[in-house]
Amino acid sequence: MVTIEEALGIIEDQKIDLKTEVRPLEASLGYALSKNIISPFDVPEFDNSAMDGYALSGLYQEYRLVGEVAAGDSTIISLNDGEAVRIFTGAKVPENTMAVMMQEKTSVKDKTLFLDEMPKVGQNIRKKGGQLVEGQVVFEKGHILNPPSLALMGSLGRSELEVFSKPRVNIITTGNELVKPGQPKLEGQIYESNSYAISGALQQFGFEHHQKTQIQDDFEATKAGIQTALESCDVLIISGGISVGDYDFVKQSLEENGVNELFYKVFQKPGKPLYFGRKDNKFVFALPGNPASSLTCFYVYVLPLLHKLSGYRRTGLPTYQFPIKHGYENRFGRPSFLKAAILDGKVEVLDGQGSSMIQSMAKGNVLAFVDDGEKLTAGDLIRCKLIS
Ligand SMILES: Nc1nc2c(c(=O)[nH]1)N[C@H]1C(S)=C(S)[C@@H](COP(=O)(O)OP(=O)(O)OC[C@H]3O[C@@H](n4cnc5c(N)ncnc54)[C@H](O)[C@@H]3O)O[C@H]1N2
Ligand code: MOO
Repeated sequence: MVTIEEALGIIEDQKIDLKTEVRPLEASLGYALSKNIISPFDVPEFDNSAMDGYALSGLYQEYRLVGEVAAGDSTIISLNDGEAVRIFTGAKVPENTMAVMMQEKTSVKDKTLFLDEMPKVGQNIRKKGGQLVEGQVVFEKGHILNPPSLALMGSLGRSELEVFSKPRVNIITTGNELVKPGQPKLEGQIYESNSYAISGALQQFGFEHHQKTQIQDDFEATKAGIQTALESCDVLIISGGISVGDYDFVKQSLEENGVNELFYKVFQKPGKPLYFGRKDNKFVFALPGNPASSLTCFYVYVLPLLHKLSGYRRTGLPTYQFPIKHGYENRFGRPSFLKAAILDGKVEVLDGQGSSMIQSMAKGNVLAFVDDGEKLTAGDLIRCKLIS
C-alpha cells in the first residue's frame, strides 16, 4: 500500500518518450506545442485604427476631410497637416496620422470635420508591434493550446502546428453482473455505467477512447482481453475486478501479460484497490469497480498520466482552497476525496459519500480532500479539485 503522494510521485516520475505530430490549426485545441513558436512578423503589422472615426494629421479641432480608408484597404494615403480621412476599425492609418477620433465625438459640414474635443497624440491608434515583435518567442514548447492560442497562431498565418501526440486509450470493463444500457437485464444484474463516466471524463479533458471492451469474470477471458487491448493503446483503463474477491482476475491477468506493477493499493477513500502498472511504453490503470471510486481515481491519478503523455508541463487538476460551509470531521480512517459542491464560494460536503454512490458526484462539482482524522470547522479552508 502506498500513500496518495507516493502514488502521484510514481506517476510523475515515469520516463516517457513523447511522440509528436503535425496537426491542422482547427484540430489542435488541447494539444501541447512540441516546439517554440517564433513570431514571423510584428503584430499588428502596421499602425491601425482602434475605432470607426477619423484619422487626423496634426492636433486641431477642425480638419479638411480628404478621403476614406476601409479595413483591408492597401491604398497608402499620406496626410498633410490639418487633413483628416474617414477611417474604420482595423484599417491601416495613413502616414502622418497623429490620432484617431471616434465618430461619436465629431460632426461634418461640407468637407470640414469638427471635433467635440481636442485629440491627444496616439489616441485610438493600435501601434505596429504593440502585441508581438518579429522574432519574439510567442509560446514555448509545452504550451497548451487553448482557444485564444489558436486565434494567435491563426493571426500569425499558421495553418498547421507541431504538437505532442495524445495517448491512445482503451477501456475494459469487467464483471458478469454488467449489462449494456438498453438491453434487458436479469435479476442480480446491473447496468454497466463506469465506462460512460470514464469515456465522458476523457472527452471532458480532450481525450477519447479508441476501444471499449466488456469482459466476463473469467481468468482466461480477462487475460486474452487485456492482451488484445494492450496491442492498440498507450494507456489501458480497466474498471473492476482489482480487489481481493474470488472473481477478481485483473491483477493476475496483468502479471501474465508482462505488465509490471508500479503500485497496488493506495491509502485513501474511495479507491483503495487502485493498480498502476507499465509494460514497455504502455501504461495500465486498474480502477476499483465501485462507480465513485473509479471516477475519483480517474481525476486524481489517470488524468495526470494522460497530461504527462501529452507533453503537458503541469499535469492533473490544480488544487484550490475554498472555505467550507459547515463543520466536517473525516472519520473514514483514510485520507478521503469527498463528493462536494461549491456554491457562492463555499464548499458543502454532500450526502452519499459511499464508493458506490454516483448521484452525489453527479450533482456536485468538486472533489474535496480531507486528511485522515482532519477536523474542519465552518469557514476553514478545504482543498478542492474542480471536476465540472
Ligand atoms: N474483502 C474485501 N473486499 C473489498 C475490498 C477489500 O479491501 N477487501 N475493497 C472494497 C473496495 S474499497 C472496493 S472500491 C471494491 C473494488 O472492487 P473491484 O475493483 O474488484 O470491483 P468489483 O468487485 O468488480 O466491483 C465493485 C462494485 O462496483 C460495481 N461495478 C463494477 N464495474 C462496474 C461498471 N462498469 N459499471 C457499474 N458498476 C460497476 C460492481 O457491480 C460492484 O458493486 O471492492 C471492495 N471489496
Ligand atoms: O476504496 Mo473503495 O473505493 O473505498 O470503495
